[in-house]
Amino acid sequence: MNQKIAILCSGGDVSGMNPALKRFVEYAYARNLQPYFVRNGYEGLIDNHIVPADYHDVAGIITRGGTKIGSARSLRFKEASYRAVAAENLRSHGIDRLIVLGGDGSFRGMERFYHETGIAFCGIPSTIDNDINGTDYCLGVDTALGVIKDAIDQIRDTASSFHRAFVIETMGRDCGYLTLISAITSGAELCLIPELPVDIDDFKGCFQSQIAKGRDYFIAVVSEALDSKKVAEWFEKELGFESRVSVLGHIQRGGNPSVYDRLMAFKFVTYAIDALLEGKNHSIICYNKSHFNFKTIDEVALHPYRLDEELLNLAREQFLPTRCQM
Ligand SMILES: Nc1ncnc2c1ncn2[C@@H]1O[C@H](COP(=O)(O)OP(=O)(O)OP(=O)(O)O)[C@@H](O)[C@H]1O
Ligand SMILES: O=P(O)(O)OC[C@H]1O[C@](O)(CO)[C@@H](O)[C@@H]1O
Repeated sequence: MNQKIAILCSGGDVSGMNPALKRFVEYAYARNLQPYFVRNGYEGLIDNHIVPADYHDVAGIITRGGTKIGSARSLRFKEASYRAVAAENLRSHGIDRLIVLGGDGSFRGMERFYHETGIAFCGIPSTIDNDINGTDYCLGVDTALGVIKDAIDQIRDTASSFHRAFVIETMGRDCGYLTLISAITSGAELCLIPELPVDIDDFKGCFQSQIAKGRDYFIAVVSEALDSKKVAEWFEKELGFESRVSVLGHIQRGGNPSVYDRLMAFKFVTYAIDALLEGKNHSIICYNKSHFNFKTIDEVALHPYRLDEELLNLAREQFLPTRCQM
């Protein structure tokens, strides 16, 4: 066994990274490769935190969120001189193939690295934001949605008991995916995302009519890109509802990985290793309409992610003020 392969996690961690690490070690050995871990993303590449990995390193981690090998955002990796140090470190271990679990920023960094150094990589889209162009699904999204669902279901208990309006702020940066799916699947009255701009005042008449008919609490799910505090103030001022803002925050990044994320981690890693062994040197493994495929960095990162048009149409159907059920 003289060929070597490494894995690292970069950018925001997701539940699903640990199942991916487990599969990585097991499948690397199955393919007669020596697996290595790089600790703490690109920081670890630069600081030579690169260690051989064994079965016992991944025993029992399939149930855990986060990533056992750490992740990071690295300012230094954006500089060519540090990337040269990183390449030297990998070469000193005899490693010329790398799997990167991360977002589009991480892949763009890797693409530069590949062109400068010839070190091959395969990127596995991993971000709870689900905002990577070219793939329908990113590792960790399913678990994050489950965490949000549980949180909103529990907030509903207190919202209904206290007859309050709850404004629940979800992550996703500028992408409304987590917010929209959560609003639909938790039966929210209001969903505010950047992709579907609305004037909240246009809901006033409809919500007043609902209140007149007996509605005595509200659930609003709002993207972190928007101002959830303002929405809560609107419920107080315009509808006379006592309101609370609940920022779900980083709980959305953690938790026991869902069955779906575990399975997808297994498949992503398997096909990524296969691809590297077949000579695909700088690709991102994507998942579209139930099929895996490999894309270039330009296909993935040149254009911003756009919410699926079908999903947006469903959102328009349910969450535009003109569709509000009196
Ligand atoms: N243009 C670039 N050149 C070199 N390295 C880059 C570049 N863009 C990003 N990186 C590297 O990738 C790391 C991760 O990128 P970023 O912080 O954008 O997260 P991400 O991979 O997009 O994940 P997330 O969606 O979780 O934020 C950066 O900290 C940096 O080290
Ligand atoms: O943990 P950090 O670095 O504050 O980043 C938070 C951001 O990371 C994400 O969790 C994942 O990219 C975003 O949803 C959020 O805006």
